Amino acid sequence: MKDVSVGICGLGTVGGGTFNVLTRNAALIAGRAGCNIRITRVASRRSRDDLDLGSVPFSTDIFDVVNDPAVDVVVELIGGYDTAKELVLAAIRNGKHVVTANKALIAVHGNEIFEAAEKAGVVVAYEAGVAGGIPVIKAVREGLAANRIDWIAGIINGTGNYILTEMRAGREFSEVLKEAQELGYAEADPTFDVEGIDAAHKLAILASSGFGVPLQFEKGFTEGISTITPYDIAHAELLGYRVKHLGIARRREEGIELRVHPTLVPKSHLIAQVDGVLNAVLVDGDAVGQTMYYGPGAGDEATASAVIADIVDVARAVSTESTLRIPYLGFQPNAMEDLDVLPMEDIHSAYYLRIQAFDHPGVLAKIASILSEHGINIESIMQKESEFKDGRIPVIILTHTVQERQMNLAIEDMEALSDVDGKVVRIRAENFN
Ligand SMILES: NC(=O)C1=CN([C@@H]2O[C@H](COP(=O)(O)OP(=O)(O)OC[C@H]3O[C@@H](n4cnc5c(N)ncnc54)[C@H](O)[C@@H]3O)[C@@H](O)[C@H]2O)C=CC1
Ligand SMILES: N[C@@H](CC=O)C(=O)O
Ligand code: NA
Repeated sequence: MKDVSVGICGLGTVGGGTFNVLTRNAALIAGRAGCNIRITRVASRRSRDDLDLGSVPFSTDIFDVVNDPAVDVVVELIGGYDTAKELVLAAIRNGKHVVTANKALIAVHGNEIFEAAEKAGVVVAYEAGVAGGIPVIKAVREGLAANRIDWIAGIINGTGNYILTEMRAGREFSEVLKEAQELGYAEADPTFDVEGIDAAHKLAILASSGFGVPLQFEKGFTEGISTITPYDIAHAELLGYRVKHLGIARRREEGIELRVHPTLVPKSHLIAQVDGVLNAVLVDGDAVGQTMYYGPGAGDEATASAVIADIVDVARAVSTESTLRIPYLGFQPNAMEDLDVLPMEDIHSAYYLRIQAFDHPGVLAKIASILSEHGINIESIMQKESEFKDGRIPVIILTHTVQERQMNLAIEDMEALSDVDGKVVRIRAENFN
């Protein structure tokens, strides 16, 4: 097999990690790939003093990589939507294979990119884009190929999980976010991490490769962790639950659920034990049952591990007829289904509710009666001593599973009570049974 020549675009956290691991483990990787994988070009806005590029040509123009006839594989590690799309489409037009860690690009422009790649007969691989170093795309597209996948749920943003973990230990949100940025975990715009956009990108990709539906990122529901308070984290713990930021995709007859939001999970569940920058993805297949994939969701060399695994796959695939390669989203184009994303009101979930009630006689009865009118059963209820001097008392309720539509109506009715102050805090809860 002939050597494969790689051009890296973007020499930041992941680009630097990829350069270092490919250089350090070159012989071992060649042994696996069946050929040498050589970095023959690098481009980024700035070079890095801490990387020894040796004789590899460096330029500040990433399009130099795409236009270099000697480059077989363009590794896109610049991030973002627009320039990255232009770069990847130009690479495809020039007949180059593409490896990317950019989930934003795939979630938003993936349908168009895969169509162009299919016409050109090139591979576009994106393992590093979903749950960083965890080979979860490989698991879903290949390892679980026998299964009808019914749902996928996971902690798929390392920064958010790092923040929630440290908040549980009493640290401040903003201080921990700064630390995650310094460690290279956060996106260029960290609101993508804390508001759930990054997780929603990854979830859209997981859902499409698990269910065989086109990418539909823009139709998903996204709620971040910026409104989660230490108070709710502590009270969820008292109820036996942990607050995790989950992406949940479920396949139903009438469509798919696609939602990212903070979620209470039982403390005894494996996923509740996943802390710090670690990610975990649970996949439910009809034949295998539940499997879970766990590991680092971000970081330089952890992410490089997935980038390089994709380069090795490309090296192996170049000698394979393009129609015999693993399809971009795991299903052959004619086997894809056009299932739509369902509105949030149609999902079913249990709920943690925190209601700031005034300490009036009968207030608990009124709240219980509203829940009952909407067919909502209470699993447990806690009425806390007030920390406020004005007579408000927090009422904390965990409900059984109910349709979100009913819960919205019940919350509306509770907020309309003169005995209830402000907005009801609601966090969804899952047991994964
Ligand atoms: N940091 C992490 O742990 C992970 C990051 N990713 C993804 O990998 C990609 C890269 O992320 P990081 O390495 O963290 O970002 P980064 O900001 O550390 O690195 C990006 C590099 O690309 C360069 N760059 C950006 N636009 C450019 C342009 N137009 N021309 C020339 N150079 C340009 C920047 O100067 C920078 O050196 C992103 O898509 C990110 O979402 C995926 C998994 C994990
Ligand atoms: N910002 C992302 C990086 C990996 O995808 C995260 O924190 O998970
Ligand atoms: Na991955």
